[in-house]
Amino acid sequence: MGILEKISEIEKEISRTQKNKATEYHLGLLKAKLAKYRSQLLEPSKKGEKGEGFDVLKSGDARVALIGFPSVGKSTLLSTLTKTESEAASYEFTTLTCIPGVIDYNGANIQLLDLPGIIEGAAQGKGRGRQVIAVARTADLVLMMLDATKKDVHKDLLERELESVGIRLNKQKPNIYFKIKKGGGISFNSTCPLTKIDEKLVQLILHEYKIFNAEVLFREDCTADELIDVICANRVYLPCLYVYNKIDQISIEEVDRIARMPTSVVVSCNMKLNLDYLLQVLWEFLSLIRVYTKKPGQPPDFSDGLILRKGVTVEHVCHAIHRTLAAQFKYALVWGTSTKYSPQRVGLSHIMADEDVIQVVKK
Ligand SMILES: Nc1nc2c(ncn2[C@@H]2O[C@H](COP(=O)(O)OP(=O)(O)OP(=O)(O)O)[C@@H](O)[C@H]2O)c(=O)[nH]1
Ligand SMILES: [K+]
Ligand SMILES: [Mg+2]
Repeated sequence: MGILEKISEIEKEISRTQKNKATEYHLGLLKAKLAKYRSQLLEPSKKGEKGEGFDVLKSGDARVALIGFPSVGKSTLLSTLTKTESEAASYEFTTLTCIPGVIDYNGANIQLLDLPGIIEGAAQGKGRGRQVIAVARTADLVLMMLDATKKDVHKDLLERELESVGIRLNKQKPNIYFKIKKGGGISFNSTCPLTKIDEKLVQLILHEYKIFNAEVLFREDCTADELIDVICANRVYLPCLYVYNKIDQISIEEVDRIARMPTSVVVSCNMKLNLDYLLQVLWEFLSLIRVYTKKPGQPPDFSDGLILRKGVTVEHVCHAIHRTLAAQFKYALVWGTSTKYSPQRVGLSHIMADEDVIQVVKK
């Protein structure tokens, strides 16, 4: 039996057991066992039980991971925004596994993952940090939840934990072309003036990684750290939205101050404050768009839009409608903000915008 099973067995037994003088010792013992198993689960992970409770299948149009310190209100948010109930309580580490829920917004299914709280040292395996971070890497967005009543340093601590395991938040992938070669030494070029690094440092860094033959082209003024990220090639770049919860506990001036910070949203899960706005910003941050299809002589089908990413072309839309459609494509008519005229005749490379309507004409 795994630890999680043991925990749920004991929890069940506790809830079955009547509380009275006769069961006092029995209950006490059960609680002690429960605490023991819980702390075992939160110890740095041993092999074998690594992913227990974290292997949740990816589903829907996008995946959002809830990251935050214990008891900031992650589970409360999941239970509020989705049909899934995730236990919330005032003690830390109430949540021990990954609990998936689905947000239904603008016709899209957004998978929201409730996770155990993470603490300083999470990346080294404190708490269930490693497992949580492994899930965060698979997400399309990190929703970092913070307690508005606590100090702001929490945000930096969490960011550092994620940074230390190669997760880059709200950063673009450095624009450096890098290719390891079989021979020919190191060819170094740049398309812009470099102020933070020079050829010698690039050589030194590459040699440190035992790379002696490579092509390196800086297309922007990057730092040494950014070059290292590119060499390591295992970094993930994720958008991150900072959500400050429990604003029902702070002054209006403080709410105002936090709400003005970039990429931040203030909410109260308990009082259901500002959650609509949170979903609106989440949608924006996920870069999701809806495209509606239309058959000739019929109105557009607004009931069933296609959920796609910003930047998709008509060709992507064709693939989303049917596997073979792009091959039979003659032209498309598009109504909406991506075109100058409505409708406008466009080709496969035309880029779609949110709420565009498309009619594909086959050969
Ligand atoms: N005042 C206030 N309390 C809240 C709010 N949201 C959640 N809480 C409380 O904060 C406590 C922790 O909530 P949880 O949802 O269990 O927090 P969590 O982040 O999931 O905690 P762990 O799973 O232990 O990491 C509970 O007592 C909640 O009732 C809020 O908007 N305002
Ligand atoms: K909690
Ligand atoms: Mg929780």
